[in-house]
Amino acid sequence: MDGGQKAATITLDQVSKTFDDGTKAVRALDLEIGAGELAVLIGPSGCGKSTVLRMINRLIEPTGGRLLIDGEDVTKLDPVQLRRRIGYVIQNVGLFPHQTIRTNVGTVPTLLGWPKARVRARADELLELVGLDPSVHGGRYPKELSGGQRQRVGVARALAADPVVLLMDEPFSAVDPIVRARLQEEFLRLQAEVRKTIVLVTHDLDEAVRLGDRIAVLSEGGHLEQFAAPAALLGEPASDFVREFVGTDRAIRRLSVTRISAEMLEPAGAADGLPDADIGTTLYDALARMLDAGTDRVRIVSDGREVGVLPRDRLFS
Ligand SMILES: Nc1ncnc2c1ncn2[C@@H]1O[C@H](COP(=O)(O)OP(=O)(O)OP(=O)(O)O)[C@@H](O)[C@H]1O
Repeated sequence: MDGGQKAATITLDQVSKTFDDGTKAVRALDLEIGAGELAVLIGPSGCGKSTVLRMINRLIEPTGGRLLIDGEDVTKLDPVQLRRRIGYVIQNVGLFPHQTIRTNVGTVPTLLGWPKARVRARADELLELVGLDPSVHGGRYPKELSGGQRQRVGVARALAADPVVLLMDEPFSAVDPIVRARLQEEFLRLQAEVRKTIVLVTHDLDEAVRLGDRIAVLSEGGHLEQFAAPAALLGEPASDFVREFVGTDRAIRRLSVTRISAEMLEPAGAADGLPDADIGTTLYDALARMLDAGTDRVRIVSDGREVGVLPRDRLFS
């Protein structure tokens, strides 16, 4: 976990948590998250998602197993130092109300002893990155911002000291659906730029499918049912639990995360008059083209060249 590093791997090896009252929140969980990967934890209420997240930065101490960041056992590190290297974003952010936005964003760099001018420059850079104008918002107080803006400040603050890992517990759930969709979109753009290793807890399957490189579905006791890319999770649920959890509209959801690829196609043949879709766009796009044109096939093109035909029945197979 060196300072200049961009992202780290996270390994949970048989990690368990039994609380003092005997509640077994997490039992022997194995999970391996790659550097720069955005992993989503999802599952029914009480299945142990937040407990898993908080064990990674030791807000909760595991009672069994090993938890490694870039191969280093976090239980052997000083918890305060550890938390300064790990960004943490929660619902409703928890900004300090009597400090300006700029000071809030600079919290961890200040704690790390950065010179004032560098903290300020970094805070402004981060505010820009999350789409807030530092000259407008930097000097304001949290109550002078909208809920969505505060949430962005929370993300900026978590990224300020260039953490190797970012933990997010329901980061977008306190804002209305429209703001939420915009924040999710901006967040994907941000992640493409910063490429942190992110573990994000959500209740919202659409959010999981939209944001996750992989999604871990947990059942009670932190039991890992499946850890897979969205299209794989929706296309091939590994258990009845997952099938039920992802629900009846999984076929539709799957369309929007599955890209048209060469092996889905039939030879072009008589493709005249069919609508076009580009290879690499989603099955959902192909369905939209079929519905628009009133056909049951689309002509698939790559760099303007026809590469085959996608029939409607391939959408759901
Ligand atoms: N401090 C605690 N002492 C005892 N039990 C706890 C404690 N914190 C959490 N639990 C229990 O551990 C289990 C897992 O809780 P956790 O908050 O991790 O679930 P979650 O999946 O994040 O739930 P939600 O989706 O409702 O936020 C639950 O049964 C919860 O009641």
